[in-house]
Amino acid sequence: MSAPAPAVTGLPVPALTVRTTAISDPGDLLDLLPTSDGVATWVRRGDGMVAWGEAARTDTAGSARMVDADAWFTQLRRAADVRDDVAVPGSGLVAFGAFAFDDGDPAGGSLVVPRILVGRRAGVSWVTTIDPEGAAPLTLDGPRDALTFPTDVTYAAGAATPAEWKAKVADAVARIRAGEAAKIVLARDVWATSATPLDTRALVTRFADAYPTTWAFAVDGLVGATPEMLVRRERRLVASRVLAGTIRRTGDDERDLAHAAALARSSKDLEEHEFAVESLARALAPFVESANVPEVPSVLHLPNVMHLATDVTAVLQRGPDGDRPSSLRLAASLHPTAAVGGTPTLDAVRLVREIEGMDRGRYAGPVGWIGSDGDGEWCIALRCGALDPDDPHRIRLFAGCGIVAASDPGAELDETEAKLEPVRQALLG
Ligand SMILES: C=C(O[C@@H]1C=C(C(=O)O)C=C[C@H]1O)C(=O)O
Repeated sequence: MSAPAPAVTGLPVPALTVRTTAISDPGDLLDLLPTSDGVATWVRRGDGMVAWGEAARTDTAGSARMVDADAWFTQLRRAADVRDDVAVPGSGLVAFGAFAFDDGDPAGGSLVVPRILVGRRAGVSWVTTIDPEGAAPLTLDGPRDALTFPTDVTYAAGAATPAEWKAKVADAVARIRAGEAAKIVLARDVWATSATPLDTRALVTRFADAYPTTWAFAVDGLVGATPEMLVRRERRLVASRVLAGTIRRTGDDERDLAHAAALARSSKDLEEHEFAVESLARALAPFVESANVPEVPSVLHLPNVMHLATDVTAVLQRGPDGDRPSSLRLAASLHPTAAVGGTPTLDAVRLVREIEGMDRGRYAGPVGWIGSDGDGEWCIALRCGALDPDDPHRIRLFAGCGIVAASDPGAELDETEAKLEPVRQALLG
Protein backbone atom coordinates (compact mmCIF):
# COMPACT_ATOMS: atom_id res chain seq x y z
CA MET A 1 0.00 0.00 0.00
CA SER A 2 1.33 3.42 -0.78
CA ALA A 3 0.88 6.07 1.86
CA PRO A 4 -0.16 9.46 0.49
CA ALA A 5 2.71 11.79 1.11
CA PRO A 6 3.16 15.43 0.19
CA ALA A 7 6.30 16.75 -1.46
CA VAL A 8 6.19 19.96 0.56
CA THR A 9 7.83 20.49 3.94
CA GLY A 10 5.56 21.10 6.91
CA LEU A 11 2.86 18.62 5.88
CA PRO A 12 2.28 15.26 7.58
CA VAL A 13 4.27 12.19 6.51
CA PRO A 14 3.59 8.60 7.60
CA ALA A 15 5.27 7.46 10.82
CA LEU A 16 7.35 4.45 9.83
CA THR A 17 8.80 1.78 12.07
CA VAL A 18 12.20 0.74 10.70
CA ARG A 19 14.19 -2.23 12.00
CA THR A 20 17.55 -3.39 10.65
CA THR A 21 19.08 -6.63 11.87
CA ALA A 22 22.16 -8.58 10.82
CA ILE A 23 21.54 -11.86 8.99
CA SER A 24 23.79 -14.62 7.71
CA ASP A 25 24.85 -14.32 4.06
CA PRO A 26 21.63 -14.64 2.01
CA GLY A 27 23.37 -15.78 -1.22
CA ASP A 28 22.50 -14.14 -4.51
CA LEU A 29 20.56 -11.00 -3.59
CA LEU A 30 18.61 -10.96 -6.85
CA ASP A 31 17.27 -14.47 -6.17
CA LEU A 32 15.38 -13.09 -3.15
CA LEU A 33 13.00 -10.86 -5.09
CA PRO A 34 9.50 -12.38 -4.88
CA THR A 35 7.96 -10.65 -7.87
CA SER A 36 8.65 -8.42 -10.89
CA ASP A 37 6.56 -5.39 -9.94
CA GLY A 38 7.38 -2.84 -7.28
CA VAL A 39 10.93 -4.05 -6.75
CA ALA A 40 14.11 -2.01 -6.38
CA THR A 41 17.68 -3.23 -6.90
CA TRP A 42 21.10 -1.65 -6.55
CA VAL A 43 23.74 -4.30 -7.08
CA ARG A 44 27.40 -4.12 -8.03
CA ARG A 45 29.94 -6.97 -7.93
CA GLY A 46 27.31 -9.05 -6.09
CA ASP A 47 26.95 -6.59 -3.19
CA GLY A 48 24.25 -3.99 -2.74
CA MET A 49 20.56 -3.98 -1.97
CA VAL A 50 17.32 -5.52 -3.17
CA ALA A 51 13.95 -4.34 -1.90
CA TRP A 52 10.26 -4.73 -2.51
CA GLY A 53 6.88 -3.43 -1.42
CA GLU A 54 6.03 0.20 -0.79
CA ALA A 55 5.90 1.74 2.69
CA ALA A 56 5.75 5.33 1.40
CA ARG A 57 6.38 7.25 -1.79
CA THR A 58 6.45 10.75 -3.15
CA ASP A 59 6.02 11.75 -6.78
CA THR A 60 7.47 15.09 -7.75
CA ALA A 61 7.67 17.24 -10.88
CA GLY A 62 9.37 20.27 -12.36
CA SER A 63 12.71 21.88 -11.67
CA ALA A 64 12.47 21.20 -7.90
CA ARG A 65 11.69 17.48 -8.36
CA MET A 66 14.83 16.32 -6.54
CA VAL A 67 14.90 19.07 -3.91
CA ASP A 68 11.21 18.44 -3.09
CA ALA A 69 11.80 14.70 -2.80
CA ASP A 70 14.79 15.37 -0.55
CA ALA A 71 12.70 17.63 1.73
CA TRP A 72 10.00 14.94 1.92
CA PHE A 73 12.57 12.31 2.86
CA THR A 74 14.08 14.56 5.54
CA GLN A 75 10.67 14.83 7.17
CA LEU A 76 10.04 11.15 6.80
CA ARG A 77 13.27 10.21 8.56
CA ARG A 78 12.59 12.68 11.38
CA ALA A 79 9.17 11.09 11.92
CA ALA A 80 10.45 7.49 11.66
CA ASP A 81 11.24 5.21 14.58
CA VAL A 82 14.52 3.64 13.42
CA ARG A 83 16.48 0.88 15.16
CA ASP A 84 19.53 -0.07 13.17
CA ASP A 85 21.79 -2.79 14.63
CA VAL A 86 24.09 -2.86 11.60
CA ALA A 87 24.96 0.81 10.91
CA VAL A 88 26.55 0.54 7.47
CA PRO A 89 25.69 2.58 4.35
CA GLY A 90 22.32 1.19 3.20
CA SER A 91 21.10 -0.07 6.59
CA GLY A 92 18.28 1.76 8.40
CA LEU A 93 15.73 3.80 6.48
CA VAL A 94 16.40 3.84 2.71
CA ALA A 95 14.49 5.23 -0.25
CA PHE A 96 15.13 4.53 -3.94
CA GLY A 97 14.58 7.26 -6.50
CA ALA A 98 14.64 8.04 -10.20
CA PHE A 99 14.22 11.47 -11.75
CA ALA A 100 13.59 12.78 -15.24
CA PHE A 101 16.47 14.27 -17.21
CA ASP A 102 14.55 17.42 -18.15
CA ASP A 103 12.81 19.83 -15.76
CA GLY A 104 9.73 19.91 -17.98
CA ASP A 105 9.43 16.17 -18.59
CA PRO A 106 6.11 14.66 -17.43
CA ALA A 107 8.11 11.69 -16.07
CA GLY A 108 8.98 13.95 -13.06
CA GLY A 109 10.50 11.88 -10.31
CA SER A 110 9.75 9.54 -7.45
CA LEU A 111 11.26 8.43 -4.19
CA VAL A 112 10.01 5.11 -2.87
CA VAL A 113 10.56 3.61 0.58
CA PRO A 114 10.22 -0.18 0.31
CA ARG A 115 8.59 -2.49 2.89
CA ILE A 116 11.52 -4.88 3.05
CA LEU A 117 15.17 -4.59 2.04
CA VAL A 118 18.04 -7.07 2.06
CA GLY A 119 21.59 -5.78 1.74
CA ARG A 120 25.15 -7.01 1.74
CA ARG A 121 28.32 -4.98 1.89
CA ALA A 122 31.83 -6.34 2.35
CA GLY A 123 30.71 -9.51 4.11
CA VAL A 124 28.05 -7.86 6.31
CA SER A 125 24.43 -8.78 5.48
CA TRP A 126 21.24 -7.30 6.84
CA VAL A 127 17.51 -7.14 6.50
CA THR A 128 15.45 -4.01 7.07
CA THR A 129 11.70 -4.03 7.56
CA ILE A 130 9.77 -0.80 7.18
CA ASP A 131 6.26 -0.82 8.51
CA PRO A 132 3.67 1.96 8.23
CA GLU A 133 1.40 2.24 11.28
CA GLY A 134 -0.94 -0.73 11.61
CA ALA A 135 0.68 -2.74 8.76
CA ALA A 136 1.53 -6.38 9.36
CA PRO A 137 5.31 -6.91 8.98
CA LEU A 138 6.48 -8.65 5.80
CA THR A 139 8.83 -11.63 5.98
CA LEU A 140 11.65 -12.76 3.73
CA ASP A 141 10.18 -16.18 3.05
CA GLY A 142 6.88 -15.15 1.45
CA PRO A 143 5.68 -16.70 -1.84
CA ARG A 144 7.74 -16.07 -4.97
CA ASP A 145 6.31 -15.72 -8.50
CA ALA A 146 7.92 -17.83 -11.23
CA LEU A 147 10.59 -15.94 -13.14
CA THR A 148 9.88 -15.29 -16.84
CA PHE A 149 12.50 -14.54 -19.48
CA PRO A 150 11.95 -12.44 -22.61
CA THR A 151 11.09 -14.33 -25.81
CA ASP A 152 11.01 -13.39 -29.53
CA VAL A 153 11.90 -9.77 -28.88
CA THR A 154 11.27 -7.40 -31.78
CA TYR A 155 12.59 -3.85 -32.11
CA ALA A 156 11.08 -0.69 -33.56
CA ALA A 157 12.51 2.81 -33.93
CA GLY A 158 11.32 5.35 -31.38
CA ALA A 159 11.17 9.09 -32.09
CA ALA A 160 13.68 8.87 -34.99
CA THR A 161 14.79 6.21 -37.47
CA PRO A 162 18.57 5.67 -37.65
CA ALA A 163 18.74 7.85 -40.80
CA GLU A 164 16.68 10.61 -39.15
CA TRP A 165 18.90 10.44 -36.08
CA LYS A 166 22.07 10.82 -38.16
CA ALA A 167 20.51 13.95 -39.66
CA LYS A 168 19.97 15.26 -36.11
CA VAL A 169 23.65 14.64 -35.33
CA ALA A 170 24.64 16.53 -38.50
CA ASP A 171 22.37 19.38 -37.39
CA ALA A 172 24.02 19.40 -33.93
CA VAL A 173 27.50 19.49 -35.50
CA ALA A 174 26.42 22.45 -37.68
CA ARG A 175 25.01 24.28 -34.66
CA ILE A 176 28.23 23.65 -32.71
CA ARG A 177 30.35 24.90 -35.63
CA ALA A 178 28.12 27.99 -35.73
CA GLY A 179 29.02 28.62 -32.08
CA GLU A 180 25.63 27.81 -30.44
CA ALA A 181 27.26 25.34 -28.01
CA ALA A 182 30.53 23.47 -27.57
CA LYS A 183 29.04 20.02 -26.92
CA ILE A 184 25.51 18.62 -27.27
CA VAL A 185 24.59 15.12 -26.06
CA LEU A 186 22.04 13.58 -28.40
CA ALA A 187 20.11 10.43 -27.54
CA ARG A 188 17.78 8.09 -29.39
CA ASP A 189 15.13 5.67 -28.22
CA VAL A 190 14.20 2.20 -29.45
CA TRP A 191 11.13 0.17 -28.48
CA ALA A 192 11.51 -3.54 -27.71
CA THR A 193 8.54 -5.90 -27.45
CA SER A 194 8.73 -9.39 -25.96
CA ALA A 195 6.21 -12.18 -26.62
CA THR A 196 6.23 -12.91 -22.88
CA PRO A 197 5.73 -10.23 -20.19
CA LEU A 198 9.03 -8.65 -19.13
CA ASP A 199 10.22 -9.59 -15.66
CA THR A 200 12.38 -6.99 -13.90
CA ARG A 201 14.24 -9.74 -12.04
CA ALA A 202 15.32 -11.54 -15.24
CA LEU A 203 16.64 -8.32 -16.76
CA VAL A 204 18.56 -7.20 -13.69
CA THR A 205 20.04 -10.67 -13.19
CA ARG A 206 21.41 -10.54 -16.73
CA PHE A 207 22.81 -7.04 -16.18
CA ALA A 208 24.52 -8.14 -12.97
CA ASP A 209 25.99 -11.26 -14.60
CA ALA A 210 27.24 -9.63 -17.79
CA TYR A 211 28.25 -6.20 -16.40
CA PRO A 212 29.41 -6.86 -12.82
CA THR A 213 31.36 -3.60 -12.51
CA THR A 214 28.31 -1.46 -13.31
CA TRP A 215 25.38 -0.70 -11.01
CA ALA A 216 22.57 -3.11 -11.93
CA PHE A 217 19.53 -1.10 -11.01
CA ALA A 218 15.77 -1.34 -11.05
CA VAL A 219 13.92 1.66 -9.65
CA ASP A 220 10.26 2.42 -10.28
CA GLY A 221 10.17 0.62 -13.64
CA LEU A 222 13.54 1.87 -14.92
CA VAL A 223 16.09 -0.95 -15.35
CA GLY A 224 19.69 -0.85 -16.47
CA ALA A 225 23.41 -1.38 -15.94
CA THR A 226 24.98 2.03 -15.55
CA PRO A 227 28.73 2.60 -15.28
CA GLU A 228 28.47 6.31 -14.33
CA MET A 229 28.33 7.54 -10.72
CA LEU A 230 26.96 11.08 -10.52
CA VAL A 231 27.62 11.36 -6.78
CA ARG A 232 28.21 9.15 -3.79
CA ARG A 233 28.16 10.65 -0.28
CA GLU A 234 29.57 8.66 2.58
CA ARG A 235 29.80 10.82 5.68
CA ARG A 236 32.04 13.72 4.61
CA LEU A 237 33.43 12.09 1.50
CA VAL A 238 32.00 12.73 -1.92
CA ALA A 239 32.93 10.79 -5.04
CA SER A 240 31.90 11.08 -8.66
CA ARG A 241 32.91 9.17 -11.78
CA VAL A 242 32.78 11.19 -14.98
CA LEU A 243 32.59 9.24 -18.24
CA ALA A 244 32.74 10.83 -21.67
CA GLY A 245 34.60 9.72 -24.76
CA THR A 246 33.75 6.24 -25.96
CA ILE A 247 35.07 3.51 -28.24
CA ARG A 248 33.42 0.18 -29.06
CA ARG A 249 35.09 -3.07 -27.94
CA THR A 250 36.04 -5.44 -30.73
CA GLY A 251 36.27 -8.66 -28.72
CA ASP A 252 39.95 -8.99 -29.65
CA ASP A 253 42.05 -8.04 -26.59
CA GLU A 254 45.10 -6.86 -28.52
CA ARG A 255 43.08 -4.63 -30.83
CA ASP A 256 41.11 -3.31 -27.85
CA LEU A 257 44.34 -2.33 -26.10
CA ALA A 258 45.47 -0.44 -29.19
CA HIS A 259 42.03 1.22 -29.35
CA ALA A 260 42.23 2.13 -25.65
CA ALA A 261 45.57 3.84 -26.29
CA ALA A 262 44.08 5.65 -29.29
CA LEU A 263 41.09 6.75 -27.18
CA ALA A 264 43.41 8.15 -24.51
CA ARG A 265 45.12 10.25 -27.22
CA SER A 266 42.08 11.23 -29.29
CA SER A 267 41.75 15.01 -29.20
CA LYS A 268 38.01 14.80 -30.05
CA ASP A 269 37.34 12.45 -27.11
CA LEU A 270 39.67 14.29 -24.73
CA GLU A 271 37.87 17.55 -25.51
CA GLU A 272 34.47 15.92 -24.94
CA HIS A 273 35.76 14.48 -21.68
CA GLU A 274 37.28 17.74 -20.46
CA PHE A 275 33.90 19.49 -20.85
CA ALA A 276 32.29 16.87 -18.62
CA VAL A 277 34.97 17.00 -15.90
CA GLU A 278 34.98 20.79 -15.83
CA SER A 279 31.20 21.01 -15.47
CA LEU A 280 31.22 18.48 -12.64
CA ALA A 281 34.06 20.19 -10.77
CA ARG A 282 32.38 23.59 -11.16
CA ALA A 283 29.01 22.33 -9.86
CA LEU A 284 30.64 20.54 -6.93
CA ALA A 285 32.88 23.45 -5.85
CA PRO A 286 30.33 25.33 -3.64
CA PHE A 287 29.78 22.23 -1.48
CA VAL A 288 33.30 21.01 -0.83
CA GLU A 289 36.42 22.09 1.04
CA SER A 290 38.82 20.40 -1.29
CA ALA A 291 38.48 18.36 -4.44
CA ASN A 292 40.87 15.97 -6.09
CA VAL A 293 40.44 16.11 -9.87
CA PRO A 294 42.98 13.98 -11.76
CA GLU A 295 44.48 15.86 -14.69
CA VAL A 296 44.50 12.93 -17.08
CA PRO A 297 41.59 10.49 -17.56
CA SER A 298 41.97 6.73 -17.33
CA VAL A 299 40.27 4.21 -19.63
CA LEU A 300 37.35 2.23 -18.18
CA HIS A 301 36.92 -1.15 -19.85
CA LEU A 302 33.39 -2.53 -20.04
CA PRO A 303 32.39 -5.64 -22.04
CA ASN A 304 30.74 -3.55 -24.80
CA VAL A 305 32.65 -0.24 -24.81
CA MET A 306 35.61 1.62 -23.31
CA HIS A 307 35.23 5.11 -21.87
CA LEU A 308 37.54 7.89 -20.82
CA ALA A 309 36.97 8.09 -17.07
CA THR A 310 37.84 10.55 -14.30
CA ASP A 311 37.21 9.76 -10.63
CA VAL A 312 36.71 12.96 -8.66
CA THR A 313 36.81 12.88 -4.85
CA ALA A 314 36.11 15.72 -2.43
CA VAL A 315 35.47 16.57 1.22
CA LEU A 316 32.07 18.11 2.02
CA GLN A 317 31.77 21.32 3.95
CA ARG A 318 28.80 22.55 5.98
CA GLY A 319 26.32 24.82 4.22
CA PRO A 320 25.21 28.23 5.57
CA ASP A 321 22.56 26.45 7.72
CA GLY A 322 25.24 24.29 9.38
CA ASP A 323 24.06 21.14 7.61
CA ARG A 324 25.85 19.15 4.98
CA PRO A 325 23.79 18.66 1.82
CA SER A 326 22.33 15.16 1.44
CA SER A 327 23.38 12.89 -1.42
CA LEU A 328 20.12 13.71 -3.23
CA ARG A 329 20.60 17.43 -2.75
CA LEU A 330 24.09 17.06 -4.25
CA ALA A 331 22.67 15.07 -7.17
CA ALA A 332 20.13 17.86 -7.75
CA SER A 333 22.96 20.40 -7.96
CA LEU A 334 25.21 18.34 -10.22
CA HIS A 335 22.53 17.27 -12.72
CA PRO A 336 22.73 17.59 -15.70
CA THR A 337 26.46 17.18 -16.25
CA ALA A 338 28.03 17.77 -19.64
CA ALA A 339 28.26 13.96 -20.00
CA VAL A 340 24.50 13.80 -20.63
CA GLY A 341 23.53 17.40 -21.45
CA GLY A 342 26.43 19.23 -23.04
CA THR A 343 28.32 22.52 -22.68
CA PRO A 344 27.43 25.22 -21.77
CA THR A 345 24.69 23.50 -19.80
CA LEU A 346 21.69 25.76 -20.41
CA ASP A 347 22.33 26.25 -24.13
CA ALA A 348 23.06 22.57 -24.59
CA VAL A 349 19.92 21.40 -22.77
CA ARG A 350 17.80 23.79 -24.85
CA LEU A 351 19.39 22.40 -28.02
CA VAL A 352 18.89 18.80 -26.84
CA ARG A 353 15.19 19.52 -26.41
CA GLU A 354 14.97 21.17 -29.81
CA ILE A 355 17.06 18.73 -31.88
CA GLU A 356 16.19 15.39 -30.20
CA GLY A 357 12.45 16.00 -30.44
CA MET A 358 11.52 13.41 -27.78
CA ASP A 359 10.97 13.15 -24.04
CA ARG A 360 13.91 11.34 -22.45
CA GLY A 361 11.78 10.36 -19.47
CA ARG A 362 14.07 9.25 -16.66
CA TYR A 363 16.89 8.13 -18.95
CA ALA A 364 20.03 10.22 -18.26
CA GLY A 365 18.53 11.48 -14.99
CA PRO A 366 19.76 10.64 -11.48
CA VAL A 367 18.85 7.15 -10.21
CA GLY A 368 19.86 5.76 -6.84
CA TRP A 369 19.18 5.65 -3.15
CA ILE A 370 19.34 7.79 -0.02
CA GLY A 371 19.73 6.58 3.57
CA SER A 372 18.70 7.77 7.04
CA ASP A 373 21.69 10.06 7.44
CA GLY A 374 21.48 11.57 3.94
CA ASP A 375 24.32 9.42 2.60
CA GLY A 376 23.62 7.57 -0.62
CA GLU A 377 24.57 6.88 -4.19
CA TRP A 378 23.14 8.51 -7.31
CA CYS A 379 24.19 7.25 -10.71
CA ILE A 380 23.21 8.60 -14.10
CA ALA A 381 20.53 6.32 -15.60
CA LEU A 382 22.37 5.04 -18.70
CA ARG A 383 22.39 1.69 -20.55
CA CYS A 384 18.81 1.30 -19.46
CA GLY A 385 15.20 0.99 -20.48
CA ALA A 386 11.88 2.16 -19.09
CA LEU A 387 9.31 -0.61 -18.74
CA ASP A 388 5.99 0.44 -20.27
CA PRO A 389 3.54 0.81 -17.34
CA ASP A 390 0.64 0.13 -19.74
CA ASP A 391 2.04 -2.93 -21.51
CA PRO A 392 4.24 -5.44 -19.64
CA HIS A 393 5.62 -6.73 -22.96
CA ARG A 394 7.23 -3.43 -23.90
CA ILE A 395 10.33 -1.52 -22.85
CA ARG A 396 11.76 1.73 -24.24
CA LEU A 397 15.56 1.70 -24.55
CA PHE A 398 17.81 4.73 -24.78
CA ALA A 399 21.37 5.58 -25.76
CA GLY A 400 23.15 8.82 -26.50
CA CYS A 401 26.50 10.34 -27.37
CA GLY A 402 28.34 13.57 -26.81
CA ILE A 403 28.48 15.50 -30.07
CA VAL A 404 31.35 17.96 -30.64
CA ALA A 405 32.54 19.87 -33.72
CA ALA A 406 34.54 16.86 -34.97
CA SER A 407 31.71 14.27 -34.61
CA ASP A 408 30.72 12.04 -37.51
CA PRO A 409 26.99 11.02 -37.65
CA GLY A 410 27.67 7.42 -38.77
CA ALA A 411 30.23 6.84 -36.00
CA GLU A 412 27.85 8.32 -33.41
CA LEU A 413 25.01 6.03 -34.55
CA ASP A 414 27.39 3.07 -34.20
CA GLU A 415 28.28 4.28 -30.68
CA THR A 416 24.59 4.31 -29.68
CA GLU A 417 24.30 0.73 -30.96
CA ALA A 418 27.24 -0.28 -28.76
CA LYS A 419 25.63 1.44 -25.78
CA LEU A 420 22.30 -0.33 -26.41
CA GLU A 421 24.03 -3.71 -26.21
CA PRO A 422 23.65 -4.34 -22.45
CA VAL A 423 19.87 -4.06 -22.67
CA ARG A 424 19.65 -5.91 -25.98
CA GLN A 425 21.68 -8.76 -24.44
CA ALA A 426 19.42 -8.82 -21.39
CA LEU A 427 16.44 -9.15 -23.74
CA LEU A 428 17.80 -12.21 -25.58
CA GLY A 429 15.28 -15.07 -25.52
C1 LIG B 1 24.71 9.34 -23.00
C2 LIG B 1 25.28 8.16 -22.77
O1 LIG B 1 26.53 8.03 -22.30
C3 LIG B 1 27.30 9.15 -21.93
C4 LIG B 1 28.07 9.67 -23.06
C5 LIG B 1 29.33 9.21 -23.33
C6 LIG B 1 30.06 9.65 -24.58
O2 LIG B 1 29.50 10.43 -25.34
O3 LIG B 1 31.17 9.20 -24.85
C7 LIG B 1 29.98 8.34 -22.45
C8 LIG B 1 29.41 8.01 -21.27
C9 LIG B 1 28.19 8.67 -20.81
O4 LIG B 1 28.51 9.76 -20.02
C10 LIG B 1 24.52 6.87 -22.90
O5 LIG B 1 25.07 5.83 -22.59
O6 LIG B 1 23.37 6.91 -23.35
